[in-house]
Amino acid sequence: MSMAGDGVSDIEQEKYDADENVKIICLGDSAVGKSKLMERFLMDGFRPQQLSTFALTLYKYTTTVNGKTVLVDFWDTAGQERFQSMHASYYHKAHACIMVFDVQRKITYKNLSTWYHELREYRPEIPCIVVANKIDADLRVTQKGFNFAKKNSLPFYFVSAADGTNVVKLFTDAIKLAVSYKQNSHDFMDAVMQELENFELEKQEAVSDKEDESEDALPLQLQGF
Ligand SMILES: Nc1nc2c(ncn2[C@@H]2O[C@H](COP(=O)(O)OP(=O)(O)OP(=O)(O)O)[C@@H](O)[C@H]2O)c(=O)[nH]1
Ligand SMILES: [Mg+2]
Repeated sequence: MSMAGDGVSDIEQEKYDADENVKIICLGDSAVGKSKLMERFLMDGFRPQQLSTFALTLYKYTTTVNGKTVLVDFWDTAGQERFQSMHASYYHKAHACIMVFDVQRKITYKNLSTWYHELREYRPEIPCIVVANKIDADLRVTQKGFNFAKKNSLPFYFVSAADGTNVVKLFTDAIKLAVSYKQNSHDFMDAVMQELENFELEKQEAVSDKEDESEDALPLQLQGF
C-alpha cells in the first residue's frame, strides 16, 4: 500500500468521494487502435501517428450513471507479444472489457479468440464488447458478417477512432455495463476484495492524523491478487 505519509492521497480521496468506481480494460493486437479509441473518447481528438503503448497507460475519467458519480479507471494495455506475460495484473478486478480488432487486418480478427480465451481465464463473467475499428477506411466492411461476437453472445460495434463513429456510444455503454456488473456480480473474490477495501479506507480515516501509518496490518499475500 503506497499511501502518502500525511493521510489519504488525492486519488484515494477521489475514489472515496465517488459513489462507485470501476475498472475497464481494453484488449486486442498491437495497432488495432486501442489507444486512439481512448484518446478519441477522453480527449475528443485523433492524431494519426503510431506510438505503440509501452506496457500500460492508465486514464481516469469521472461521469454520472443513474445520478451517481462514477470514477472510471481505463487500462490501456499493450497488444504486443512481448508484454503478454504481464497481463495477469491487467485483468485483476476489471469490471468490463473492450476487445478491439482492425477491420483491415484479418489476423487481428482471428486473434480475438486468443484474447477472449485469456480474458475468460481471469474474468469469467465480466461484460465484454467486441469492436471492429477503422471502418472509416472502407465503409463496405460494415456489410460483412463478423460472427465472433454472435458466436459468443457478445455486443458488437463498428467504430472509428479516426472520425469518431460510435465511440461515445461504445464507452458510455461499457461504463454502464461495468457499473451494473459491479453492483450485481456475485463473484466471491470481488466481494472479499471490496470488504478489504472498505476496511482499508475506514482504517486510513482512523489513523490519518497519526504520524506513521506505513506498516499496514493487512496480510501481504492478500494485497498481491
Ligand atoms: N484509419 C484509421 N486508422 C486508425 C484508427 N484507429 C487507429 N488508427 C491508426 O492505427 C495505428 C495504431 O493505433 P493505436 O491506437 O496506437 O493502436 P494500439 O491498439 O493502441 O496499439 P498498441 O499500443 O501497440 O497495442 C495508428 O497509426 C492510428 O493512426 C481508425 O479508426 N481509422
Ligand atoms: Mg496503444
